[in-house]
Amino acid sequence: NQPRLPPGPWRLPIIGSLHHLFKSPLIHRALADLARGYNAPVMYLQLGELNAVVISSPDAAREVMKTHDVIFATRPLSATVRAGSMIADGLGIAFSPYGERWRQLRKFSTMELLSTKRVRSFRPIREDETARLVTEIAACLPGELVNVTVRVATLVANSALRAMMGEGFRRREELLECITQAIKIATAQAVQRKLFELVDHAVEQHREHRSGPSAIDSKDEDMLDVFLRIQEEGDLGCSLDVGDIKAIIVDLFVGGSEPTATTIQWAMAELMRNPNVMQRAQTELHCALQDKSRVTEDDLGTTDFMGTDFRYTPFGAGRRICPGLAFSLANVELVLAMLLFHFDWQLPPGPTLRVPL
Ligand code: HEM
Repeated sequence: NQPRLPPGPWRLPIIGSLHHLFKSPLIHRALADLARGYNAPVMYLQLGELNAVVISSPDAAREVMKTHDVIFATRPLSATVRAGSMIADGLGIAFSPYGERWRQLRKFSTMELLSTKRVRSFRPIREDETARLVTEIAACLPGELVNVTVRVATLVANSALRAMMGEGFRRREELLECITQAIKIATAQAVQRKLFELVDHAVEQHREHRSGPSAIDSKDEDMLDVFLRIQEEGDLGCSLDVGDIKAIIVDLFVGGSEPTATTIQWAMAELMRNPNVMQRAQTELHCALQDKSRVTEDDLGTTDFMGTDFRYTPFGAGRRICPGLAFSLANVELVLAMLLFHFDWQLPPGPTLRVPL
């Protein structure tokens, strides 16, 4: 009565296929090599006590993310996520099981927090943060080493923090440090507890501000303001307590900042490794901008990553497709365009490519 499993690499007792994943320092490359080697667009891996199936062809991806989307629409809950959700009293969006509650939270996030209109309202924040980055790099001496990884991660975290909590959050530095830790060591309960305590503090600070004399114009609202307004108005059609708010904010912060920063860092690393491609991109930018001295969002042409072309699904596809697509693209495109428009980049001499991206 053994289940018929898809093909996959040979397995050792207890660890199963885990040892195959260490053949490349980059896990996605190890997975791609294995799938190619076993000619397995649907491949079975045993990761310790977990069973995993890896999908590596556009047709198989369509089966999973479109045809049988509902079956795969609930993410498994690891012990780490379960521990975190106890601290937040809620599962947020990414880990809510597929069902009515997830649908409500998802609708709220796409219509209120991450809608095109809201993303547009954060434009001054993006342009301000990117201009600051350019000024800082311009102040470096010619030929001085610039740590793109760190600078980009800082810019993305600052932009996200300003969009979510506005300008006046008093424990800003503490929160940024805590998010960095949470991304690196998501398993540490103490870090998670601290993160949720800081978000709690931000909620309280926003509540105080909202009960003050000066009304907040809806176009100046940050995401926490939106949460609190909707909670007060009771318009969502479902309950939204502080636990939910904390879980969703942490979801958006931790789940949103890291992939956005990583995308920019990878793009810059690949461009520096391929100077001809970088030069072509720069020429395109200079032609498009001609007499302008700086890039604004109006100057960027858009690409559709909406999850309909299964050869390329950076944001996933189907019901669980990334709701932060517009929010992150706005950052990725502007930062890349500014970095390429204003500066020429090259890798420092010597072995450099083991950068912890
Ligand atoms: C370049 C940056 C980003 C990339 C590449 C990315 C990629 C993804 C992917 C692949 C998924 C899973 C989709 C699926 O299961 O089909 C996802 C889900 C998610 N992303 Fe993103 N993301 C990015 C930025 C963001 C940002 C900025 C936010 C929020 C501000 C965000 C919020 C979320 C959330 C909440 C989910 C879970 C959605 C659900 O389960 O319903 N992401 N993202």
